Amino acid sequence: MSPQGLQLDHARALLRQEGIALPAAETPPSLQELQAIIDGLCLLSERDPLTGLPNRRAFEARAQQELDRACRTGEMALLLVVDLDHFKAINDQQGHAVGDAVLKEVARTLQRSVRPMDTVARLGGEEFAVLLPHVVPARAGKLAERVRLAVAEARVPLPQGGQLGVTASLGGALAAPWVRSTWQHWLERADRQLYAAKNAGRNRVCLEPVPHTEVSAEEKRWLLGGAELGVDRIIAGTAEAEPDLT
Ligand SMILES: Nc1nc2c(ncn2[C@@H]2O[C@H](COP(=O)(O)OP(=O)(O)OP(=O)(O)O)[C@@H](O)[C@H]2O)c(=O)[nH]1
Repeated sequence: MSPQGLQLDHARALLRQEGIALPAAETPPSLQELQAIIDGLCLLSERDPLTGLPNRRAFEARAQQELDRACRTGEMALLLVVDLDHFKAINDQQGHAVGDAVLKEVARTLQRSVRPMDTVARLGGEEFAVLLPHVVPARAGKLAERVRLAVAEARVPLPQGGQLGVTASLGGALAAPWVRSTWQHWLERADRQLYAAKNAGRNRVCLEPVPHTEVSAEEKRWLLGGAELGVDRIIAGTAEAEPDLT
């Protein structure tokens, strides 16, 4: 069999193992099957294998989208970085399998504690990110606190009986409206708050103060790329009270 044929078999086996359905294999492969294999591999490249959450690569793309939206629409978005406390001790005392079970339970808990429109991702190790679009700044603290509490209340059954709990420290930063920025900078800002939360004793939330942005109507038009249809409506809309989606 050619090297390409071997690669194809490898891809088929990998996707089946991950529960991704494929059309029947044919020789040579049909276009439909090749498309399904490409789609499946793209999906896997953005997924964390342990928790099933979007991985860091997927997070980076989502975070940049949210930043661009905040810049274009003036709508704020919140980024929370969630890092488990003393996770090494769980691995050391309970074993790696229990550590993995904790990571899976935290992933489920984070997803349950936010809205369906929000994105929960695993950045790596025991660090997660939560991206919350359309957040009213006054509510950011309450939202982050809800996430922290949900993690602190989660329990993982132990093989020898009993249950294990875990806490997390959270750092957060809002995407400033009408400001062009990068996901790297946003993550750095949230990370700085995470370190502050760790240094302050863990199991707590630290949020960056709300960015204050003065942008003239002319600058907003420029950011929106000129006199687009509906620009005045969008700008006028931001002056009104935002709906409570939390
Ligand atoms: N079980 C398991 N452990 C992991 C995984 N990825 C990373 N780890 C472990 O996570 C631990 C992280 O340890 P540290 O970076 O010292 O962080 P910590 O113990 O949580 O300490 P603080 O963050 O300072 O509270 C290390 O022991 C890693 O081996 C994983 O996928 N599964």
